[in-house]
Amino acid sequence: MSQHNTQYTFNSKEDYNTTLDNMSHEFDERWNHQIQSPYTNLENYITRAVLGNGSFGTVMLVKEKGGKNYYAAKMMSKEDLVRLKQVAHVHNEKHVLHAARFPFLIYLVDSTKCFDYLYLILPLVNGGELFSYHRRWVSPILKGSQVQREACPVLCRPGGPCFGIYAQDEPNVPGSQAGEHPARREGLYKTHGLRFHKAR
Ligand SMILES: Nc1ncnc2c1ncn2[C@@H]1O[C@H](COP(=O)(O)OP(=O)(O)OP(=O)(O)O)[C@@H](O)[C@H]1O
Repeated sequence: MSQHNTQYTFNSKEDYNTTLDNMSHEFDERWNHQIQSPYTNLENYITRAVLGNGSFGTVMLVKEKGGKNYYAAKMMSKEDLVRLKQVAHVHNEKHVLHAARFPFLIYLVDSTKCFDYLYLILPLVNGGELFSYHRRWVSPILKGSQVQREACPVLCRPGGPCFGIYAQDEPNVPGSQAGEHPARREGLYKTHGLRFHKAR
């Protein structure tokens, strides 16, 4: 199991730059010391339920055998990854998750494999999906609101910061006649009914 008990906290008595420098240094160390996943399958865990399905496999709720902790085990079929040419993509995913440690960011707790599957063991996030939350609660509230009317032109201005800020739907974006709105000129993605400002 990888080292996963490092918990970072920001406290007002410490200089943030020092904290960030330490985090960056430790990130680099982990990045340069990748660990090969052992062929232990999920033998150290008890599978309890299915949490969801991703593009390459199932994510399961697992409990560690030697303790009381629950995790999400992302199981990916090696055959599918090769067939869909996603080997490098998953390698990068594992690489980044292994190196990352930051409040609110998930990281790699452990990784294992068997003949057919790769398993990434991740912290369990049981608050639901951000996308569903956004669609159900945030979008209807912001639709046509003052926040949207005023924030969109500012944040989506040409050459302005690209925060991946979304605009609800084009007719509700102020000044959105064809070709007029800066957000439109910079390119909007339509994803699942939402439009995302295209990051550059
Ligand atoms: N750490 C987690 N804690 C709780 N549930 C999770 C966790 N990770 C994934 N899930 C659940 O499993 C589902 C599939 O996740 P997964 O990351 O495989 O999907 P994905 O976004 O399609 O990614 P990929 O394209 O890499 O397969 C998610 O939609 C979510 O419901």
